[in-house]
Amino acid sequence: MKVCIGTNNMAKVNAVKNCLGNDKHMEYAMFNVSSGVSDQPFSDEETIKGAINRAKAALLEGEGEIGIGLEGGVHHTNDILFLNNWGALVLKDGTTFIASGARIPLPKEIETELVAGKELGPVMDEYAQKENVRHNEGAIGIFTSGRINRTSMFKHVVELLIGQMEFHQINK
Ligand SMILES: O=P(O)(O)OP(=O)(O)OP(=O)(O)OC[C@H]1O[C@@H](n2cnc3c(O)ncnc32)[C@H](O)[C@@H]1O
Ligand SMILES: [Mg+2]
Repeated sequence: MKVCIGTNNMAKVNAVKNCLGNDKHMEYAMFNVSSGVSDQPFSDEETIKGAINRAKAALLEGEGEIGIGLEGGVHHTNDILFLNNWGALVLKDGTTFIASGARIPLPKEIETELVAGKELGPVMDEYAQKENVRHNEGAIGIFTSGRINRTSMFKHVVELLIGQMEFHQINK
């Protein structure tokens, strides 16, 4: 089965591979496709759209059986800025599944930077005094002391996507 992934971000790619495994029937192809939304999505709606756009574009480019898009964003609820993450899985016939990841509040100092127009990736590097947080543990890893990292969080999202696809295939 050829799985087309709409990113080269290793935290995301590893999440897909950790979920689906590496046996000889699995083939992965990565495509640096556009999300079609802003670099820093600021709502669930925009983040979902980014995930779906990535999945569709990757499937189109890779001509596989499954397209997967994973997108990170933030949104305000109850005056708190939450980290949100969404995934989309698209089949060749256009059937689309979506699922979200765990969400946690971001500190006010991070919120201030994002509201001023900065992207979370560089803001997290500055905050943690590290390089490439977004390709590694992610903001969720930093703010949960490493208990959940960006890969394990997105792996859960991919499990939710694959599980919905399996349910659909069994019940259609
Ligand atoms: O190469 P792509 O797939 O685009 O990966 P990305 O790290 O840019 O991830 P997204 O576009 O999905 O995320 C949107 C923005 O939020 C940042 N971001 C999202 N989640 C993050 C996290 O857990 N840690 C650090 N930055 C994060 C990211 O760097 C972008 O600036
Ligand atoms: Mg990005």
